[in-house]
Amino acid sequence: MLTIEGISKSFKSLRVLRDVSLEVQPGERHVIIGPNGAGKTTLFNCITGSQRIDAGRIYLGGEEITHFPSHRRVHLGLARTFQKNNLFGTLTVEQNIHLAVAATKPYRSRLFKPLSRYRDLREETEELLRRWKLTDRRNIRVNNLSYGEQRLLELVLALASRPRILLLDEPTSGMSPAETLETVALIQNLPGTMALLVIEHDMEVVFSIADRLTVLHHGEMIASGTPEEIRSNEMVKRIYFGGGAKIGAGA
Ligand SMILES: Nc1ncnc2c1ncn2[C@@H]1O[C@H](COP(=O)(O)OP(=O)(O)OP(=O)(O)O)[C@@H](O)[C@H]1O
Repeated sequence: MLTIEGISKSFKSLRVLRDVSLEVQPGERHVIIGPNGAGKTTLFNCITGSQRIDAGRIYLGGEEITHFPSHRRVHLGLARTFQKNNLFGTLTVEQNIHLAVAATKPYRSRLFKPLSRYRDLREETEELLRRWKLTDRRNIRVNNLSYGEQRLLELVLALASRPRILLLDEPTSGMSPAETLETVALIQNLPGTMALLVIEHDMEVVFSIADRLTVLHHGEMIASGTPEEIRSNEMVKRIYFGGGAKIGAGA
């Protein structure tokens, strides 16, 4: 679904990514872990096209997208969420979803016709509201939602484009334990055909969702494998978890 071959990225003299390669299979749940500043968000920015890479190649579903602008990558099935919310706070839940659905349609630029007049937009908005149990929250202004609800809504908006691969940047950061559980359940309930690439710090969450893990350290990929392989990887334990640390729930 996604192949990254030897990508590097620097900000002036600061080398943030060095020769990073990874593959995400269709439907795979792939989690990236690594200390603060390891380059995880920069890697996401390079994959989505919001930052240019200095070297390497990126393929989406077998097609090379290295130099594609972000919107072309979205149309090929790539979607993402951010560490910080990207919502319209003064609009309602329903209006935010409506706009996200409209953004995926070719007729979105015909501004003289109200969006509410497009039946397919209304139906897809209803489906998302129903599917993600937001029907009774539809008329609430986003600014009045709790932080956790806002983050969940952002995840729902990312689903509006029906992505084949979804990138989630720290989906549970700042959430209460209950909101974290809800988010993990939502992630686990995403369609099995949708691949996920997730940046996450909470090890309970990591090991609840990951089929595969990649560890970044100072911009380099130091390990990639199944959760079991990463748990028992001596270099990961030494570099990332500080020696004899146990990795993840039940390790
Ligand atoms: N636009 C930028 N200009 C200059 N330096 C940047 C820029 N974006 C990121 N960096 C630097 O690149 C390094 C990696 O940052 P990045 O946000 O990718 O790390 P991260 O692994 O996502 O960290 P965290 O877990 O704290 O979110 C950091 O040293 C950061 O300060």
